[in-house]
Amino acid sequence: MNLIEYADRDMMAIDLANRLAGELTAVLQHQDRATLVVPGGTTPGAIFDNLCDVDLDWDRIDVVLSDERWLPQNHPRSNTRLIKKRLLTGQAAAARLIPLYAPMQHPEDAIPVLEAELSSCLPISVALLGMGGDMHTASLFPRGDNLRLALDPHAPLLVPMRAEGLDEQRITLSARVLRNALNLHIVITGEDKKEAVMRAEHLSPEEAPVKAVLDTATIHWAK
Ligand SMILES: O=C1O[C@H](COP(=O)(O)O)[C@@H](O)[C@H](O)[C@H]1O
Repeated sequence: MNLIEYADRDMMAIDLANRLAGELTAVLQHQDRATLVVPGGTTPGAIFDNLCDVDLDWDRIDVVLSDERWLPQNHPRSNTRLIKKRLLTGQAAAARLIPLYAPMQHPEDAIPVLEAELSSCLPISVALLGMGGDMHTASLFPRGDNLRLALDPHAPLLVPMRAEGLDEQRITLSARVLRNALNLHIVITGEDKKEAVMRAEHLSPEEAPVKAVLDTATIHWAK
């Protein structure tokens, strides 16, 4: 496993933001546009705070969430709300947000429209993912109702997901789309998540969905 350990969370946020920016710059040297995938949740905020002020051609960058909670974009648990507040600000306000949410009752209702926009942004240039203590990444949850479809090598781009214990319906990029990223990173913090990612190496993607991307990803960890 390609695991990088940092002295502390602040150092990780600075180094990782610089690394993502460097990879985006390299892609923009030979492509008109680049696609940056980012996670929601509680871990990436400090990385976004550093990345949003990096000098980049942000107007040539499309930003996509790895997954979304099916909630209005101003809801406190919305991942879109998080990235609007912490990433798409400062210099990065010039980036284009590719939505993973539409105000419809179920993700299934919106998938054709959302996929139409997303498809023009693939393959992903740079993906940053998070991971939960249960070894989910994006919204690929163990025992998720559509996990098998989301892990399929011929999966659609987007998959709706529900799982016991989740507060809301989800939508997620499929493992196929994530695995095809030109640069793939996972950011985790705390001893429990380090143990979890080590455990995932010896489990199947059905048991530990993060396993579906572990062999192609660089893992970034700080206590
Ligand atoms: O629900 C989610 O969880 C994961 C991990 O979040 P964290 O709060 O443990 O950092 C996140 O990567 C994903 O995007 C989010 O929707």
